[in-house]
Amino acid sequence: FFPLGLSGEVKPRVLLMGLRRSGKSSIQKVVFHKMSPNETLFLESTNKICREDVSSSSFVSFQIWDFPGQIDFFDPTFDYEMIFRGTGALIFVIDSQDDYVEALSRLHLTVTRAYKVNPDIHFEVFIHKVDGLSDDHKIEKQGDIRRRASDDLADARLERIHLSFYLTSIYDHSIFEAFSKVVQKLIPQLPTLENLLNIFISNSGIEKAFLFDVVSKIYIATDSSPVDMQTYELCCDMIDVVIDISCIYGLAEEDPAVGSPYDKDSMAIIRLNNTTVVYLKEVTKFLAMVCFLREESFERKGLIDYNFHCFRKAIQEVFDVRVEVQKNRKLLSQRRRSKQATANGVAGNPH
Ligand SMILES: Nc1nc2c(ncn2[C@@H]2O[C@H](COP(=O)(O)OP(=O)(O)OP(=O)(O)O)[C@@H](O)[C@H]2O)c(=O)[nH]1
Repeated sequence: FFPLGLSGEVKPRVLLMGLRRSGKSSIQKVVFHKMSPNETLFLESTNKICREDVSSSSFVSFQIWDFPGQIDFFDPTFDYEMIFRGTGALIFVIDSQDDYVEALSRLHLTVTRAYKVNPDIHFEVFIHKVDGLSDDHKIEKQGDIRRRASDDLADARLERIHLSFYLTSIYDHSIFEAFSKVVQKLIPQLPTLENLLNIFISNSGIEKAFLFDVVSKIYIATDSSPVDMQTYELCCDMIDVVIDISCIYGLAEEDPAVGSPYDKDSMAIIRLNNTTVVYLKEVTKFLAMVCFLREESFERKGLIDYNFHCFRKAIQEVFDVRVEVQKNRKLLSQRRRSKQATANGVAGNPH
């Protein structure tokens, strides 16, 4: 269900929908444009659909469509069928600081219409702006929204539609974590990546490992042990430190515009005061591995580095297969197009 781009590349489409001022544009700016959350206060209302390609890494590659809140996208002149047909994930943003009755009915309408067109869409509900709420209040709101949304679906006999819920805010890491989970569902190689990470950590005495897209700080895969928010935040902070230090001290003196602050030599080791070591290493131009391990396991750094070398090679192979598949798809569609053109030519010819 992924549309092919002009280059023949597979680009899943991610739609950002929700009522006006729910925070859609802010989410996109903070996650993909490094805008600081405070600056979003001055964002203008979106008046038309904004399409943007996010292809910062070899694995994270999709098109994000930001919808203006006030648009009536069930207007007959608006081709929603075409839009939903090529959609991988639909993120519906609900402002948790506002009354959400209207948002819920809009969510129901959107989800049911979209499901009819394309039952393969992943429906993701961001209960957003939770920064103003206490922990108890957050859980309570999430429970209430989840209950009402499922009741609405049950009333319409559409229980089979699965909605995933996330508590998000642009003022902390929750929005990055939620986006990571959404994006992961769109990566067909995810089970392979997880498997490789599992093998890597179990053979290296590592407790937890993440594969990060460095630019967006979305983690595209992790091993199968559970993720806690603090660990994820530490990884994000570490990436920031590495990139900042490299920007200041790591660029070529003669011409800092040449080269990137992140390259194949990028790596960092941070020793925390609780006998944990955090180790970051470059995997590809866009990806980094960040892992957590005990100080005593880090004594076998040689072994870890060797295993990492094998891991990196395996990732490269996964990537090569993907490139090969895309090349074949491109060839196939070119062939189909030229066949069609020939057929049309024959049809138009009276001989
Ligand atoms: N407290 C808080 N405010 C937020 C958060 N995210 C966005 N906002 C604020 O919400 C307001 C609306 O954000 P926008 O991103 O413009 O909302 P939108 O959904 O794109 O709005 P339209 O373009 O009108 O559809 C802005 O003032 C943001 O600063 C959040 O996580 N917490």
